[in-house]
Amino acid sequence: MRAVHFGAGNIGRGFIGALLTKAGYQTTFVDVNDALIDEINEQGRYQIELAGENESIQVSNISGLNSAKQKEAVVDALAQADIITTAVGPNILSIIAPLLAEGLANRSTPVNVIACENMIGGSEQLKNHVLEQAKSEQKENILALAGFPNAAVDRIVPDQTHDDLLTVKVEPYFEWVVEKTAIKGDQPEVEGMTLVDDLTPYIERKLFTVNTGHAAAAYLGNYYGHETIKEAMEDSNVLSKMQGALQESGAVLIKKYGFTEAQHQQYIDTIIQRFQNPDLSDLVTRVGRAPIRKLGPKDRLVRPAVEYLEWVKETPEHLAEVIAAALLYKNQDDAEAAELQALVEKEGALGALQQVADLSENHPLLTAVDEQLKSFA
Ligand SMILES: NC(=O)c1ccc[n+]([C@@H]2O[C@H](COP(=O)([O-])OP(=O)(O)OC[C@H]3O[C@@H](n4cnc5c(N)ncnc54)[C@H](O)[C@@H]3O)[C@@H](O)[C@H]2O)c1
Ligand SMILES: O=P(O)(O)OC[C@@H](O)[C@@H](O)[C@H](O)[C@H](O)CO
Repeated sequence: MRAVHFGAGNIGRGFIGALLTKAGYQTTFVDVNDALIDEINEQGRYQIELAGENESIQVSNISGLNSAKQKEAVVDALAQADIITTAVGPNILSIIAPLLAEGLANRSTPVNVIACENMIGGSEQLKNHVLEQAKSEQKENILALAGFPNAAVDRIVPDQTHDDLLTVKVEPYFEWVVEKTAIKGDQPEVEGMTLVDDLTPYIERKLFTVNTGHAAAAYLGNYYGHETIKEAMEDSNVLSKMQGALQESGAVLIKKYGFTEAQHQQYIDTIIQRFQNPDLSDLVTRVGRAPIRKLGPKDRLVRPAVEYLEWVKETPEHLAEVIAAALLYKNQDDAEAAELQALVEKEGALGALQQVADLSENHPLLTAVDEQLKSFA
């Protein structure tokens, strides 16, 4: 069995690649990072360390291709793959789409393409990019043979600091949930992948709890001078503000999906313990990366805040505070953070938020964020 996985980065090596290999796939990593691809081909294996546990996992049966330099080989690999996965970041999906279109157009058997990105409807969005960029004669085959099941992916994999390029340290916890109804052909059998009929409660619970909490820890942590998520969690002020944001996003999730309060609180408590893992050093700059994406209308801050106004009919003060902290986030090494600050300079913080979050001019969330911005001043 063959797998093609786009993105040999943290989650690609630290999670998806490992599960695919364990399930018996020969995994081809596709990336644009030459050094990573060369090392994968040279070593043919790598090691995963489990944070806080004296255990490591060997991943072998792997190879690598550079998608910028070995397009034909990537297209061939896609045409022959039994499963295709991605973990490249939401903004890269449109970039890998033409290669996918070509590879999928050359197939004669069904295959599933699973985008393992932190976003709602990631595989569906990838499918749209593929169809938009496919030649007209390619579309029929793609539509007939390629399934694009959406997925929720959860495992904290920080940026790596080992001497060798491939070793990756991850938290022991993981969850990979995939939408069963969108699968074409045989269901993939991957231990650790859970197939469900309706992905929505899973992806919303994950994105609006794990990632909402993480973003709160990153932006508030950064504002109060912390470098890592663990440090931010040791600051009782940041911790209690984050808990407030999670109570707000949780109130919406409970109303929408019928989780009990006790169940949801247990989910939140587990996540906070994961953030506090003493053996995991995760920088606020990684977790806060790409703040324009994170302030998007369907993402982890604005969507639960807007839904709190709609479902609970109260002001989401804590989520608004995190949004305000995100608007104040400065990091010249992060292209989106620099772009956001340039927009804030030009339009003001609320004007910038209105644009990136696609809010109407008089949206009550703008007033709530304005109040919080004043408290930061
Ligand atoms: N790290 C985590 O804790 C975590 C957990 C769950 C989900 N995710 C999601 O996984 C995705 C990847 O995150 P990450 O943390 O692994 O990031 P990362 O930066 O470590 O990895 C991304 C990889 O994609 C590669 N890439 C960039 N452009 C490419 C292209 N055109 N073709 C092929 N490869 C390309 C990069 O070179 C890099 O190796 C994101 O959507 C993220 O939200 C991350
Ligand atoms: O990957 P992002 O930029 O969407 O979000 C940063 C982190 O919150 C994220 O990578 C988490 O570590 C991950 O989602 C945990 O499952």
